[in-house]
Formats: sequence, structure tokens, C-alpha cells
Amino acid sequence: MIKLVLTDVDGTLTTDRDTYEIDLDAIEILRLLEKRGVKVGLVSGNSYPVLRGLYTYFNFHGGLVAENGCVVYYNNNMVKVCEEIDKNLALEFEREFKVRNSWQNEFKYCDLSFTPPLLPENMISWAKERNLYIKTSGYAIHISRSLSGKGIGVRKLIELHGLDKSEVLGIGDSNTDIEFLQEVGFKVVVGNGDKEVKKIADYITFNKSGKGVVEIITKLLRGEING
Ligand SMILES: O=C(O)COP(=O)(O)O
Ligand SMILES: [Mg+2]
Repeated sequence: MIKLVLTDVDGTLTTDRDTYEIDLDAIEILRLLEKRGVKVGLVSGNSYPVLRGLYTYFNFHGGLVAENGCVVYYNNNMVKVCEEIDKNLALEFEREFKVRNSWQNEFKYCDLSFTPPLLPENMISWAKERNLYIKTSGYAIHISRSLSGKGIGVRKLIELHGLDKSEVLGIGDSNTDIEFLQEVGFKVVVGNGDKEVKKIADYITFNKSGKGVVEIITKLLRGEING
């Protein structure tokens, strides 16, 4: 039985993959799910302060994973599970590829992000040479020292809940969600998600982003998903 639903934010809880506009129907149905006893948590590449704010005001209780797996928060405890990144790397990356530092980098410890979200081969080789994780979420390019991405934080959060992965349903949209979804029992990808992450999905929604969340949570509430 599913006891925890973890959801990505950008591209998943938004109305589409090219906007920051939160889909309010998705938030409403996730709140209803919590009323029925299933906790909801956030798993994202965003910084801890941004996610903690969203989490508080969404009124979710399943905890959160920030910075693509590096920061975990549950029940008033915040833990960093990755090695900190040297912020000079941001300057080097910015100069080398003429990208823009995210305004959130100032508030980050382990994972740095840059725009535009395009990831050419030479960036991948740059990261490989330095043994760094590099991926694009469709919103930003992310670099960190943790090669396991969102997976390490998700594993920790599930452990803090004392749950088995079979009791967790995860929803995502991009290739940065591959490591996340590998850690949960039931993997959902929204209809407009990346091709590669769709390959590991147990369920691909017919609808895009937030309306895809509404679709899968409706099924869960109806008892149509057996984790
Ligand atoms: O931080 C990003 O680039 C995207 O965030 P996400 O992990 O919630 O999609
Ligand atoms: Mg996303």
C-alpha cells in the first residue's frame, strides 16, 4: 500500500515544463491525499529555502529533498547528505560556457544550477573530467559532487519515514528524476516528460505536468494503484 507520495516540483507541479506557475489543482488533490492518510513530500533541484517555503505553504508533511538529493528535511530535522561543492567551480563553469548562475546558487551547498538548460557534449566532458554529476532538468543545468543525484536524498528520506520503497510512489518529469524514481516502488512520469525517464516509468500520464499529477492521484484515491 502506498503511504508516501514524493513529487518533483518544476515541470511536475507546474502547469507545463516551461513555466514556474504552480498547478493549483495538483496542490489541492495532494492535500486531499494527505487528509486520507498518505503523506506528500517534495523532491527537487531547487534550494532548501525555496523548497521549505513551498512545503510549508502547501501544508505537506512528508518531508523534502532539496538540491537534487543533497539536502533532506523531515520532522524538523535538516540533514546534508552530500559533499559540499567549491563555489569557484561555478565561476569556472560560467566563464567556460557563458552560462548564467542561478539566483539560488547563493543559498546552495552541494548542487549548483545554471541557465539556459541546454547540455551540449562539451559540458558533459568537462564534468566527466572533474568527476562531477551533470544533468539538465529542462529548467537548469545542475552540477554536483554527488553522482547519485536525487537518489541519495530520496533513500535517506524514505529511511527517516521507516518505510519500504514499495510503499512510496514518485512523480517526475525530467532526466534528473531517474535516480529519484529508481528509489521508489511506483514510478510515475508526466506525459510531457523526457524520453529517457519515461523508459523506467510504471505509469506515464496522459496529461502534462500538474494535470498529470491530478490524473495519477485520482487513480490512487480510487484504489486503482497497487504499489
Ligand atoms: O531546479 C531545477 O532545475 C528544476 O527543479 P525540479 O527538480 O523541481 O524539476
Ligand atoms: Mg522537474
